[in-house]
Amino acid sequence: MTDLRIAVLGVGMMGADHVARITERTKGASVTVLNDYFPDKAEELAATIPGCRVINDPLDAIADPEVDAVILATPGPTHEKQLLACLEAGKPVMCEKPLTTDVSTSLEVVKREAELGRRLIQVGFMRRFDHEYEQLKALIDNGTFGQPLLAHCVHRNPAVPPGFDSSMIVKDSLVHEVDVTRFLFDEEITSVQIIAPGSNPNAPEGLKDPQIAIFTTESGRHVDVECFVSTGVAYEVRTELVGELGSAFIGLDQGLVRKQRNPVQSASGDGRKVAGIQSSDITPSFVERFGAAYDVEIQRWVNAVRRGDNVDGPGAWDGYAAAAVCAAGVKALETGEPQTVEMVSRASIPGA
Ligand SMILES: NC(=O)C1=CN([C@@H]2O[C@H](COP(=O)(O)OP(=O)(O)OC[C@H]3O[C@@H](n4cnc5c(N)ncnc54)[C@H](O)[C@@H]3O)[C@@H](O)[C@H]2O)C=CC1
Ligand SMILES: O=C1[C@@H](O)[C@H](O)[C@@H](O)[C@H](O)[C@H]1O
Repeated sequence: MTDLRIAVLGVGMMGADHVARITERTKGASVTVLNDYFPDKAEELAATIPGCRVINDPLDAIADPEVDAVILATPGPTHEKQLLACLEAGKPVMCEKPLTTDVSTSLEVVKREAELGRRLIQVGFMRRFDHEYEQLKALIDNGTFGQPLLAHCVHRNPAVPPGFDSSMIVKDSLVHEVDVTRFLFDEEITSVQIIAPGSNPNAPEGLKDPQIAIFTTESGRHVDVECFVSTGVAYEVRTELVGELGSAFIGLDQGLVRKQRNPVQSASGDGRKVAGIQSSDITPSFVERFGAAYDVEIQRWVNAVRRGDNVDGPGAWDGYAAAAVCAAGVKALETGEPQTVEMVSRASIPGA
């Protein structure tokens, strides 16, 4: 069987990472077309990949007859138009989160896919492919903890790009815990509250950071998340699940691990670490922390497309549900009050 011919749109941080993954590690797929808003960027990368060419218009890249499937690693606001073009062309697409940046356009995408009667859209919620999250999910599903009751999450970034505003903490970062909650508990989130304590003095001007989010699910489960994106320290993602029969923690190696710029020195200054505290290496970003998860995500997506299933993971509905929770989250951030998540029922869209 010949390789799946993939067009990657957007060759910034995530796009370039996916291109490297496909060319170096993914079986059964090749990157044959690149596109970026800055054509020189795409040309430079394409020159390093045998058989790869650049198409300057993203919609032409999607429609190209020699492209079998598409990866969207463009900024969120461009996703709607590019996703609709993929549906129009009947091309499977792996869309980096978010599906789109607002609820109405996400719903429109869900409806258009449902009308086609074929699932073509997968959304890049990569934590579902992370080994530790998979283990946590298995512990819930096999009843190890009895009833899962609640989860505590931490999501810290050392820094964010310029222009990252307070609502993006919700829509770009917290959105992963929204998906993790839906994935682990297998139910929708019905209300969101966000508290913004005093901001980090080192946060970019005007950024409400950190934020504490509280989700309530359909069955009344509770999830809280500390989302803090200007720590200056490390990329840290942790989840503790508490059930009626016990609890489990992921995202730490073992024991008490303190993340900081330099190892803690002993009082004697002899370079030994303080007893009881391990200093771990800084994980600079999601690329290192979730590298293996992205590999699994893309390989399974490629396999699914080659089999004709097109999707093996979160789909358009999951993207829409996340957008609905994030919209309530942004409102909650503005008002300080809990907000009900407004969503249509899945059953109201046959095929969704
Ligand atoms: N799953 C995950 O953990 C992560 C997902 N993301 C998502 O990946 C997407 C890309 O994010 P980054 O790579 O961090 O951004 P980036 O800014 O590094 O790269 C985006 C690229 O898209 C190009 N671009 C902009 N508009 C375009 C258009 N209309 N058509 C084609 N190319 C266009 C830009 O020139 C740039 O090269 C976003 O949706 C983001 O939310 C980002 C980081 C991690
Ligand atoms: O998706 C991602 C980024 O866009 C976002 O800015 C980070 O906070 C997340 O951890 C990362 O996974």
